[in-house]
Amino acid sequence: MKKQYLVLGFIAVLAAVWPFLPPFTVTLLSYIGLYAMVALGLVMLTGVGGMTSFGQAAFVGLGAYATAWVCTSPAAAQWLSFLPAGLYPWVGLVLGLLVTALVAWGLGAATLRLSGHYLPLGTIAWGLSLYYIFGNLDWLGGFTGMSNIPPLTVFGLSLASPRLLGVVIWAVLLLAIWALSNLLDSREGRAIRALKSGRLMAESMGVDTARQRIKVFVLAALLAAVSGWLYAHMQRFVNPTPFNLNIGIEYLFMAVVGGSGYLWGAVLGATLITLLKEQLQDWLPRLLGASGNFEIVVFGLLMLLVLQRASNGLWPILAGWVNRVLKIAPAQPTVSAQGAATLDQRQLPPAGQEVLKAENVTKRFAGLIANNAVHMDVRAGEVHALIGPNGAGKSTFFNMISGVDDPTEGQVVLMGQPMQGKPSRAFAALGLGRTFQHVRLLGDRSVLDNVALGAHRRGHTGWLASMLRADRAEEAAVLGEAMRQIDRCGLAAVAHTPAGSLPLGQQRIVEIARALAGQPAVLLLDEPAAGLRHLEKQGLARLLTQLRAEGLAILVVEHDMEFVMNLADRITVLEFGTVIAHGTPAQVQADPRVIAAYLGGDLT
Ligand SMILES: Nc1ncnc2c1ncn2[C@@H]1O[C@H](COP(=O)(O)OP(=O)(O)OP(=O)(O)O)[C@@H](O)[C@H]1O
Repeated sequence: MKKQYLVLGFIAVLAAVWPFLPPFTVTLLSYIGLYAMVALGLVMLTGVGGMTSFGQAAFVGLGAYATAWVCTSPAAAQWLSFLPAGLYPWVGLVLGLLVTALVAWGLGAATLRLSGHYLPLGTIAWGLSLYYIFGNLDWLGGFTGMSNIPPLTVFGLSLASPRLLGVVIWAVLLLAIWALSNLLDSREGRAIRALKSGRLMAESMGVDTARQRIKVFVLAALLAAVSGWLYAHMQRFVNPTPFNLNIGIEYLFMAVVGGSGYLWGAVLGATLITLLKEQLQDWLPRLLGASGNFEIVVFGLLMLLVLQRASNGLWPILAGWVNRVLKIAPAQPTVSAQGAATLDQRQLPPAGQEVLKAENVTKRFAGLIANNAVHMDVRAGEVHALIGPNGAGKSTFFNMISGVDDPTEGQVVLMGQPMQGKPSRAFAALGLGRTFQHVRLLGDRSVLDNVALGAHRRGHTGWLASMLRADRAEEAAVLGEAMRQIDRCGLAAVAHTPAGSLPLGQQRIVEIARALAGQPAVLLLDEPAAGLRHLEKQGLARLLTQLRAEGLAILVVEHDMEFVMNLADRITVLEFGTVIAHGTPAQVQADPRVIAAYLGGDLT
């Protein structure tokens, strides 16, 4: 059985029972739908994109207040007098979305730069501020709120009946889930997922992480605003209470309890928390003999329990159980290696041409000189190795030539262009592919998905087209290209395996395949042989020899001397940040300074 049938079955059952549900259940389900919409945004933001927000309730408030103001204020009625009153809620929606997008963009630009605890703290600050703004503005009704909000009308049909409005709420929610699941299943979706593993890796794959983060943030805020808009027309009344920080925290509970990495986790979490809250509000005062918000205490304990026992939320547990019972096999994309030609192609420079050059590169950390006037170049069709004892400055140099850091003096030139001040993604765009000393893969995603991220820059389809599934031809080409590189690196047997479950040595090869999917002109490999067994090292050496023959420029930072001496055409040796030798393996091995630097270590 396929997963899609299960979703269609769920929709069919919901539609079939909807007309017969008691009014109270309809209202409850409508609330669940509204909350799930906000939690859906949090899944994208927190679970997928790795950014925590406590302030989503404030965006719900923006959506609700915008339409409340348009529909009830005399000033708005005067400006909109040329429109039939039935259209006011739609003007309210447009205004709500615009204001939310603007506010979210501004707040995002200010707070998304913050790392660690500062981002959640920033979201608390804006959650509080927007709540007090709603409550303190007289023209928004202050803390008393605004009433007499009209019901929605669609083509003259009034949605005053909660049963009809509930249909709209669930239709919007299901549509949002469909669009977001399409987005996540695309090139842009991979870029969003990559945000979670930190900026360094994603930028090196050509992803503009600042832009992606802000887009996800605005998207989550817009989902909250739509929920607020529907909420206002359902309640027909708004005041600041449902948009305060407590509710913002509840939305986060929903996403985390349901499963913050899963779109359907938002629906599950919203359902569980809403039902639980309803029951607890009934039972706890009776049990404790006093009234109060005791359910918050229970939620707190529940959150601790979920984080302890099911840190990915309840959705994966439920889905795993359903998959087992109904024998649903995990979906695997069908991939053909055709179509890769439709992606951007790079003309490799002729053999011998200088591709990457460091000129007089010096890097100082306070008093310490990590790199001292380093000169080196890498040419098309050669393997150049950079070696040196621990602490010699290899990683620092690697960071400089890959755009992670800027030299204090000197410059890096890539494909003839000076790169001072440019981010890693600019290096990727010019043809630099790289791997990492500490492997940086998305462990729970398949090898195929990880390698496909490497081809990110070679496609162009944006968010909207991806949401509408208009990206299928390009996506097939990206996956085809990823599969080609996987094959080439000898990883075909594990293409659909989660990358994190592979041995470290194989994960290093996945990183090489990912770099190759970007069709680089120069490949920087940071200790590629570390953790590889003897046969795997031989396989890697064969692959690099083949890539060299194809005209790639390869720079290897490596501690394994046997591997380096057998493979490299030229070797540069660093000690205390300074180049102490340069030449062929034979020349370097015979150099007394190199032998001294390695304190008699075996260089053969
Ligand atoms: N961000 C930093 N701030 C201060 N000092 C640093 C920083 N990064 C590196 N260093 C120092 O610069 C020197 C070179 O370090 P680097 O990591 O580049 O050496 P390496 O050759 O890569 O070592 P290894 O082979 O152990 O990885 C070391 O003394 C290190 O402590």
